[in-house]
Amino acid sequence: MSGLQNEIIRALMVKPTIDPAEEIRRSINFLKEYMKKHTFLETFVLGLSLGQDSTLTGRLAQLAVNELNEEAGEKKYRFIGVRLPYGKQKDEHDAEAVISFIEPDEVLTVNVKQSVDASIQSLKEAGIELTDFLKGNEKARERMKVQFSIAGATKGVVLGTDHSAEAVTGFFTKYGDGAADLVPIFRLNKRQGKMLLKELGSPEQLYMKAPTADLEDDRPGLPDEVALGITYDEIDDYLEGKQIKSESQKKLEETYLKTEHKRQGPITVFDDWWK
Ligand SMILES: NC(=O)c1ccc[n+]([C@@H]2O[C@H](COP(=O)([O-])OP(=O)(O)OC[C@H]3O[C@@H](n4cnc5c(N)ncnc54)[C@H](O)[C@@H]3O)[C@@H](O)[C@H]2O)c1
Ligand SMILES: Nc1ncnc2c1ncn2[C@@H]1O[C@H](COP(=O)(O)O)[C@@H](O)[C@H]1O
Ligand SMILES: O=P(O)(O)OP(=O)(O)O
Ligand SMILES: [Mg+2]
Repeated sequence: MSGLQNEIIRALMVKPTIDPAEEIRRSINFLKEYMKKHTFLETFVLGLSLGQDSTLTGRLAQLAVNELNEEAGEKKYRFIGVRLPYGKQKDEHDAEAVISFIEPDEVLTVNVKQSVDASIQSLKEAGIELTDFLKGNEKARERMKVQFSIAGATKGVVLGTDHSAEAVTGFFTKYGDGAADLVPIFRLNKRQGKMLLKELGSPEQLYMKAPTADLEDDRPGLPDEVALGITYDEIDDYLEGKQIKSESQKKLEETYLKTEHKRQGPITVFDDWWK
């Protein structure tokens, strides 16, 4: 294993093998402990895209809330799942299965189309034309803004779904889906996330679903693997310390180094990681 591979695995905290039940317990305990330590908090807020990661994070959050309420002997805590379509979502047909699996205390729907389109128009009037790709980032940031507003209004915290197979390529919108208060599945790669979903009794259709950021109007449901030019199997193998094809390793490591700014906080005069 190269020095950089070792460094990446350590930075992203990936274990080569996991016990899914143990990792489920670890995430749930983390969520519970955080709420118990910050007694004014009452809700977990999470965007439900109908993809693998938010389905897993949502179920973990709901299980944590169920245990917290049981232990408190009152219904103090709630999990709020937020549907945030831009118009009509391509995979809307999966909504029922996702909601039945998570069993969220509450589901809110905020269509982000009007706000995103208004923002695009205001930028246009100021002389800034966004490409379809950049508009995608606008959608992700609008979704995050809505989640923080709901958290603010409900004494909540926003959950993020960043995990190590996504963090390694910086495949998230900076201060969009990359922004969150708690990130309970960070340390897992993509196949480990699937293992947790399976252990939790998720229908197969939900954990076998092709990962997509689904941000572009022109290419709805574009698989992440097509956008990235590398498969999650390869990313997962790499993060488990295995040897992958040399061209994939090169691409992955170049992308990792190029996106370091997305895994760091805002850069100050005291930072030197970028030098
Ligand atoms: N269909 C899709 O799959 C789809 C569509 C849109 C975006 N995405 C994904 O979402 C992610 C977001 O895209 P992105 O990374 O282009 O946009 P981003 O907004 O997340 O990050 C770019 C911004 O980061 C800052 N930045 C860039 N380089 C920097 C550096 N060296 N140091 C400090 N700050 C720097 C700048 O503000 C820049 O505008 C990507 O991974 C992209 O693939 C996917
Ligand atoms: N359409 C969506 N509705 C609600 N929440 C969404 C939507 N799209 C994305 N999200 C949230 O962002 C993260 C990251 O999504 P990626 O597919 O990994 O880009 C997702 O887990 C949701 O919480
Ligand atoms: O973040 P999600 O839930 O949209 O999962 P995926 O990345 O698999 O689309
Ligand atoms: Mg997705």
